[in-house]
Amino acid sequence: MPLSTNVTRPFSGSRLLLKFQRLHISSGVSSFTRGFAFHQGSRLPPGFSLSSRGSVFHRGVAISPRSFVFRTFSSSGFDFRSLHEVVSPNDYTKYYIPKPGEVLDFLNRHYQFPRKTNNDKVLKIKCPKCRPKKSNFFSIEINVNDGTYRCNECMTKGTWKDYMQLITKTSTFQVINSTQMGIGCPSYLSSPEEIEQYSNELQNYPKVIEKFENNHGITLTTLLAYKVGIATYCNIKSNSSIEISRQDAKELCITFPRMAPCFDDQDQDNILRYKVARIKAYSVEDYEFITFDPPSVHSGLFGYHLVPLECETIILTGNEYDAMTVYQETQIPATCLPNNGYQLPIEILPLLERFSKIYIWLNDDVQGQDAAEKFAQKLGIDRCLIVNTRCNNFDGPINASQALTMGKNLNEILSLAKPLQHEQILNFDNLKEAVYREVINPGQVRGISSKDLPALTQILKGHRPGELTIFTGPTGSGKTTILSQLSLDYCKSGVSTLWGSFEIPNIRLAKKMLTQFAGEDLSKNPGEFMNWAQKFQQLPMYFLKFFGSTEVSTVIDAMNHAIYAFDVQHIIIDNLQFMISEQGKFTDRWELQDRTISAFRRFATDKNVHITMVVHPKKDSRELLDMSSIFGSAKISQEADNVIILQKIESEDGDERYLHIKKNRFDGTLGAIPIEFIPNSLKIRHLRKKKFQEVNHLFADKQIFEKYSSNTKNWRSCKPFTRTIPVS
Ligand SMILES: Nc1ncnc2c1ncn2[C@@H]1O[C@H](COP(=O)(O)OP(=O)(O)OP(=O)(O)O)[C@@H](O)[C@H]1O
Repeated sequence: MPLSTNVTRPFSGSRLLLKFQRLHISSGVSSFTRGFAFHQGSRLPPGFSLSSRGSVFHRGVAISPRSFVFRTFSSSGFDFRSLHEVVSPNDYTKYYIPKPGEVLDFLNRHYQFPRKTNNDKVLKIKCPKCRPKKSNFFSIEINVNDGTYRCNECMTKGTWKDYMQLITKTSTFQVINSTQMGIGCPSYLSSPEEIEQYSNELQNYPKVIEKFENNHGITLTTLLAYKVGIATYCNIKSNSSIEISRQDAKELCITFPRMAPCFDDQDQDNILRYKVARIKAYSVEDYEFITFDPPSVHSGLFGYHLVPLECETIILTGNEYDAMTVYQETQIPATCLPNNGYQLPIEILPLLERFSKIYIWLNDDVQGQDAAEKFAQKLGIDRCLIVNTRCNNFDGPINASQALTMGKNLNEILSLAKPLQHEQILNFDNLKEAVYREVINPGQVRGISSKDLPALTQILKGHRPGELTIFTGPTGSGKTTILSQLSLDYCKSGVSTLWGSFEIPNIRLAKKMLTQFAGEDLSKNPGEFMNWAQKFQQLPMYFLKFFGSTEVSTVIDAMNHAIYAFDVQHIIIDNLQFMISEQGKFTDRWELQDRTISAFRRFATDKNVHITMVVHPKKDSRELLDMSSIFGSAKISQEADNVIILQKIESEDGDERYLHIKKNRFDGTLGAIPIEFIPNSLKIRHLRKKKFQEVNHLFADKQIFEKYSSNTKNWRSCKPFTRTIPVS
């Protein structure tokens, strides 16, 4: 059958001639062997779908029923991405349903003020395509619940994500990671041939196999099915001694391959095969030490090769151990999150598109269940079921691995999985489990601790989602430096972070962060650069491409996208004044600032992310800053959950700085932390005892650290001066 057509790229507005060709892979070089031409007007073959960027999928996998792998090319040339990259990062799952209120909020923010219709669920809006011709014509009907739309004039129609992209033109390209900035290594650390051999090595390490059996109940058969292997990786410990040559700091690792579908043209049977797309390696000695190969490409899923093509159900667990346990016990294909931590990158979503039922089986604690709800939203709540391992038995197992070692029946636990509630109104019965989880996990409710500045955790009790922190201080006092360090600190604990640096270019910020990450000035030791860059690029750290004055709505769209695409939990805006400069010429500057703060405040609450916003003080003076020095009206201090001021005390012998926590809505504890700067690593730390004694008179004059100074015997265990005020 001649297959040739002129296929319209959905909603791009341009027509793209696509020719689907069979991919030929020989000696690592792609070439096309046989071509099909599609004639205008004909359709894609049954079962095929076309992604918004032109990739062809069959039931979510880039194949045809005859196991052909297709590629697209346009007049701009061939697209020779390797198979696992065929997945477009712009692809949203077709199952996605917006959250209640999301549609209306978006329309208002983009000045698409809708008109009511007789049907409560349907609103009328202007069509962006027809509008230039008929300026007042409300020709689009949009469903406020699921966001699907249709224009009665130009017949454009699509999903909610299509409409959003039509209006904002927001894309992944506004958010980049360190690899896209040229930091680190974009390709494999080991050769693909070496990687394929890792699984054969496992049987030479009976002690490792024994540990899996004895500690986790995972059998050799399961390990072999998942192609778990053994390999040596260099320098995966973050504290590997710098004196040892990097090549010598080898670590024996257990490898967990992420598999992606592929087609080998040499193979006459035309059978779909799977290849290792990425390796996750844990040190045999210490599971805390982990590396990925390649470091930053997110592709493939653990155990994906075990899913039969016709299978419509999959279990998504938090880690490899849980996935293997669940598969072993239930015989249902099980995979795990691709990264280290609660992230489900959009590159992975198309691999999950073919499933009509997805069990999400993460840890049954506050963070795990929050993540499960977030992923269900991302994957489409109608096809997801969330597993609660404890099954209301509150001293029950927290995850699948523990359930097996406690002798529980995993099939039974799975059968009690529940869908996520659609409704906004919940009764106490719905909330009971969540409340109990919070009661028995107080540490997780408090938030993530700072490892670099424990005193900050002592006062603020941790870094929590849903809060707005205002950070201020005199010009050039080190605000960006501290936030870079703190964000890195939380990011290392798995907090996916988005930086909006409107004042300094991303590359300079990333350089500062890399120096802090390495803990040394890499320009004095350039040989170390690549090692640190490779580790750095494995962190979930993203950057907004915007610089200087940027419309708040555009920033919010990009933040929304980053939350969907990269599961961002912490957003840093540096700084408010630069972001809104040159805007609102005819409106009051303070009013614009207030409106912006309100928008970010609402965003933090709605999306359950922590936003840290740098705000310049009203004027630079040598006096210590206070809440009233921040700027504008009292709005900012009302809206913020935390206010931190970087204070600078100038003296003839130099200056001293301390972090002043002026507001803490969580439990009201306020306090001050004297800090010192280490120029070599560009990091700050608590002021050391000896130094504190030397400069104590400066603080004593200001009556900041009375309690602190009276107890300097044992500096490390000494508490910073804090006081608690009642929370309003
Ligand atoms: N605590 C500190 N002591 C001395 N120097 C510091 C300290 N913190 C940062 N620096 C240095 O001061 C310079 C300015 O730092 P940074 O850009 O972080 O300040 P900032 O407050 O964000 O500046 P701006 O007000 O322009 O936004 C940098 O060169 C940095 O290395």
